[in-house]
Amino acid sequence: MESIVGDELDKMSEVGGQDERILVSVRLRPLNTKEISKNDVSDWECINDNTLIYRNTLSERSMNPHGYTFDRVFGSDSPTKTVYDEAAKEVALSVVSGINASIFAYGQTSSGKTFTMSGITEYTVEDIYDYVQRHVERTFVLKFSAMEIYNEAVRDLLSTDHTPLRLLDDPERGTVVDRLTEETLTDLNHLKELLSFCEGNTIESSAREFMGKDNSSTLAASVDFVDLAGSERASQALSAGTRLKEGSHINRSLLTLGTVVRKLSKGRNVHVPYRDSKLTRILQSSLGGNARTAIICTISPARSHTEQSRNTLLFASCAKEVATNAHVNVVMSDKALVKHLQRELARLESELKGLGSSSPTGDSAALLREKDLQIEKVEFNKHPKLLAPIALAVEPVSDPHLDVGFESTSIPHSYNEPRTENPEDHFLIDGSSPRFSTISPRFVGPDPYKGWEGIKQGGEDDFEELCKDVRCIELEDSSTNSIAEPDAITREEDEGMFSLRFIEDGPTTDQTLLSAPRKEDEKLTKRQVKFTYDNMEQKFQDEQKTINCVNSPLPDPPSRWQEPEDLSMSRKTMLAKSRSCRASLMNGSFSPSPRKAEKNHNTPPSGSEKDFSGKLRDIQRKFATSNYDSNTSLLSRQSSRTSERSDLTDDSRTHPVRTSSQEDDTSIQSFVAGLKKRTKIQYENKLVDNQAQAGLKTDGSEKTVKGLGSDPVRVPHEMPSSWPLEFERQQMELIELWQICHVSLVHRTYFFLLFKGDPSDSVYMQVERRRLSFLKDLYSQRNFDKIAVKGSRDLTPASSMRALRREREMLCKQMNKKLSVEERERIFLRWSIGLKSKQRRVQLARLLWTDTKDMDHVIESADIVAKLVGLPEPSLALKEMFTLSFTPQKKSRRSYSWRGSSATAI
Ligand SMILES: Nc1ncnc2c1ncn2[C@@H]1O[C@H](COP(=O)(O)OP(=O)(O)OP(=O)(O)O)[C@@H](O)[C@H]1O
Repeated sequence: MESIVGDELDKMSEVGGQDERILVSVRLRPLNTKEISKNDVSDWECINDNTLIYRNTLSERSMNPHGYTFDRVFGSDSPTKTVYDEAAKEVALSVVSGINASIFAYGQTSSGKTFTMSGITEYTVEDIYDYVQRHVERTFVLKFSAMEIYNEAVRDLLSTDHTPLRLLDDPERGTVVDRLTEETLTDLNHLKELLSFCEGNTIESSAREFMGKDNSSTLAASVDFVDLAGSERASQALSAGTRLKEGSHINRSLLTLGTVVRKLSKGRNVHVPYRDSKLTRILQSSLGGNARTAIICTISPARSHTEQSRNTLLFASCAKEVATNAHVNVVMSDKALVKHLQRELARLESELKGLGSSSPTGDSAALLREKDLQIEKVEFNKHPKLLAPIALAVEPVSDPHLDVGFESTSIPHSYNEPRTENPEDHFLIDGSSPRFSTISPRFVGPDPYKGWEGIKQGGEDDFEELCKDVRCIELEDSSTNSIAEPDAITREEDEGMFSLRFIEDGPTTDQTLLSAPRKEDEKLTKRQVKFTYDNMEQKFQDEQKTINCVNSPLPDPPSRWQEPEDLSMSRKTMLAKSRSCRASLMNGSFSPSPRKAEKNHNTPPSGSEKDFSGKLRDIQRKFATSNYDSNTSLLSRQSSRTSERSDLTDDSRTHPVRTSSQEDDTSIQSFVAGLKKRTKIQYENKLVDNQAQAGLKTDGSEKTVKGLGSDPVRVPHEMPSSWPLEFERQQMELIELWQICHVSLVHRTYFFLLFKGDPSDSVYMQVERRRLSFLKDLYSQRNFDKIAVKGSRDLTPASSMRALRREREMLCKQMNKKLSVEERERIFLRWSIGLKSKQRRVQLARLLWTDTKDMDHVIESADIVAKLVGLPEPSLALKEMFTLSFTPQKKSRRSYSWRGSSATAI
């Protein structure tokens, strides 16, 4: 196969950061034997490279168009290579420059989607392979996956327990999905062969990432190949029972796909119901998000398929109008920062644990003093790692084309809105099915992330890794002056996005962090503890300052059609930071209208956050054994893009860089603030605990203390293979804990709406779970009130319940203000509150968030609470949500937020 030549790819890398349309092509296949045997005739003809006409106009009395123009049309004699070269290559290979790419085929059954996509996938990988070979100084690790969506369930086609679905028993062609699986496997095996240079390459389920690394920067992007399948056979075959259900799912997915494309084609200021089907959730980024997208619509030329073909062409016409906003993913160290903070939290908690398990005198004092010294030595504010984003934001890079990175993502919150029937929706009714497969290469590698406990237990290794990261940042920081030759590589996966990072080898310098505690026997005094805490606080403040620095020096966003020469600058400023669900929650896409929406288990699976570091040889050695959590990463980039997309629907689109950055920084700030708050409170609690309980330790209290340490935040590395399921489980656990701990409804609502299944959510969720578990244990202590009184803290089960009651009263009052009479009545009816019954609002307020087992109830509760309290301006909301900001808070400002919850929950 002919490979891409010379610097063609390099040229291609000079794209991105632009607003562009989906590249839409149409491919006509030849009449097949069946059609010929039935004397079917070909009615479609490509009259030039862009126009397809329907020749048999006489037979149609309708107003159907005679000709269709697309970016490219291919006649039945066009080989797949030509289709690839002219309709997919440029988009697909954007990935080498860190731009996400999606290629997907759309068309009726047997129109040639798989035929086309197989070839395109192969050509793409060959070209990438060629590129990799020409850049031997870089390291690439790729992975493949194949999946399908059927009946709104995402299935890993390659998992060992995969049982091929018997979907469409077709005597002529066999079972469609079986055939697909077989073909997909063949493709994957071939691709794997092509990529055998990559030691340890394994086929893993659900991986969709491709990434690479060059000397000066980190590249992270993915390319997706999506093979949708036609569904008209399904709709014919499925008529009753299970089959009918399958049919309705199919229709739902394809109808939603049609609706999404139609709405996107009409502009960005409309609600796009991505969440109405898994298919559209998964394709969300491909349809108008942070990806360059090419759609190849395949049609049969046969007269007997005219209607299907027209449906396909109508879809293609709409898709043509859809704009995407792919951009180079600039290296972001936010995730590293979060990771670091996470570790820091672990360390602090570990200290707390130490405090809790030791007597309040002697050892504790020594430990505290020792920790103080450690903190002083670490000088957090000068931690070079934390400066990384700044360096990347302001320093030119040696190779702008490869100055790319990953994004922090979240699945956006988006409410389903009742779909209004639109005739145009029906153009998809027989066009495609939700069956869906992807074949995507991505990078794999070992995951040395030690996990929460690992931080404590495997301190040396972990610390070495931290130091490597630090040196790595230093290297990046100094990249403009000299390009150090890396000899090791570290890798991070950010919610399914990966980055490779070269790091220097060498001795660590911050060994003081792990130096043995100095043993001193002093009495623990409040002053000492305060001193210790103040140090910690200072440390957090320093972190906050660093983050603020990241915020500040952003130049104006680049123009959409920036010249390649300017891209280095644009990339520097294109901080493709987290456009999380927070954004969509806080911006216009949030609509707290009641919904009986898809439950959260429909949240697409997302990648897990991983951290990879170590030398290349180590990585390679580990490949064979690395048990990578692939399911979790499948949709991560999709969710990433989902977030991107949601942002694009608001005004931020005109200033995407700045807004994105700000949002992410806000989230990081919030996270830092949250950590600070939690740490402080836990620290204080422990102090109180220690002082009040000296001599009162019971089994229960010991258990509480132990629980802190033995219930570690589960790092993504340890996430189960199916993150969506795990997310759902954790979510239910949190909901339960909220109820047990009498947590503020507003807090529950915010949390519930903000964290929708993105891999990065796991961090927050785990912290939340720990917090609540701690609280639950605390509450369950028999002598709790005594302790609380001694500690002068307004934190008892009773006080939490009181606060919750007050909050319900507040919500009750809000109902008249925030809900119209009609809305109220509608809600009352839905909540089985008689319209003639007394104290309807009180009844409703009392019911909110009470049924922790019923997700519909939870969703509606969240909707109602969100509507009742209104949503403050995003940054404020977030800061308040996590209570702390280092900037003074306006006392006068009324807030129904975390602050309320902190009074009740911690
Ligand atoms: N452009 C083409 N030239 C020659 N043969 C083709 C072409 N396109 C498709 N075919 C043949 O048509 C048949 C159906 O193609 P294919 O399986 O790719 O369709 P499909 O759209 O993927 O169908 P399904 O939706 O059922 O998966 C295959 O035998 C394939 O080899």
